[in-house]
Amino acid sequence: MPKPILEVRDLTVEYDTGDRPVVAVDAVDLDVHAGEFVGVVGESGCGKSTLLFAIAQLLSSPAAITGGSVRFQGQNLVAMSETKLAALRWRDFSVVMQSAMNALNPVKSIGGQFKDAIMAHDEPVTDDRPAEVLRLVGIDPIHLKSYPHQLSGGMRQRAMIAMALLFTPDLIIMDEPTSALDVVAQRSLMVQIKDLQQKLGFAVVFVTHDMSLVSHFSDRLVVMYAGQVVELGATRAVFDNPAHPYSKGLLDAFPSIRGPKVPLTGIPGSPPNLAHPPSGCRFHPRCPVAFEDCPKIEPELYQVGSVQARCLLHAPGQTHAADPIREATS
Ligand SMILES: Nc1ncnc2c1ncn2[C@@H]1O[C@H](COP(=O)(O)OP(=O)(O)OP(=O)(O)O)[C@@H](O)[C@H]1O
Repeated sequence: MPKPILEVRDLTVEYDTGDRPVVAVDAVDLDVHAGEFVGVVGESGCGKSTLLFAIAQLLSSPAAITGGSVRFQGQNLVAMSETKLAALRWRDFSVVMQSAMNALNPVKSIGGQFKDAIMAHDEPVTDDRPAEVLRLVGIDPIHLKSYPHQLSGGMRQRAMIAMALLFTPDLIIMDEPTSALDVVAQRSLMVQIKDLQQKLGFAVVFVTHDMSLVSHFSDRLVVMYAGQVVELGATRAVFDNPAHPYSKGLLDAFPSIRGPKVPLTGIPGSPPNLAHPPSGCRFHPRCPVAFEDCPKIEPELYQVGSVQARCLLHAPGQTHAADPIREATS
């Protein structure tokens, strides 16, 4: 298998709150290969956005990377100067955030903003590239003259994606790019992102808390809970047979569009305060299949078939029921 284009190792991010630090990302490892679509899921407050900002080196105080590395195409972004990072951003990797309204400059036309991004790089692009990328995302190039407020929410998100494509980067990092849109616009934008990804071959790291979105669009899934990766594997494998009780809970909290009608159960309680995470397995206070070791022993990521899961039920030598996750929660 070729080397990943993105290798995140032991990445740790803390928010300095003046009291105990909030460890929002705790020793995360993640590989992303060329052309892959990786979905990052988890409830609000599990560290998904912080992880993305840390990968893109866009964290600001009080958050800081306190350990680990982010190697992109072999270079460690964590140790890189702001000048070098600015040269890589947009050209080699770009970032699309939740709300284009906040990311776009309200007093500059879309074309003006594209021009600024082009001017900031040495990379030559053709004069008609701004029009070309707008067409790619289904917007008439006439809107290069438009200001952000003149576009609908969906068009603004598309314009942001067009900007992210100006230099055809190898990686696009997306933090809930469709969350501000209605369901229909959300779906059509996702289809468009997937089409573009397949056509142009860039990799995507995509954060969402919508399991149904990732089920249709991502190749691989990262499930985060309380700052840690708790399950990692091919999307299909995780959906068909979740190895972590948290993943199972997330899946049970979302309606299946095509599957049989089953009552939605959800997960009682909420994620912990990351200044004081629970001992042992962080999910144990909410876990329907917790047993006596769970508050005492911190699980590692164990190999479970083709996926990895941070659950003691899968620790080598564990003698609990063969498939307790399925039995106890279904
Ligand atoms: N400025 C801050 N100071 C202290 N803690 C913070 C700050 N910002 C975020 N946190 C904490 O960091 C943790 C991770 O937050 P983050 O926004 O990355 O989660 P998330 O999974 O992306 O949530 P959402 O889906 O709501 O965006 C949370 O526990 C949050 O309380």
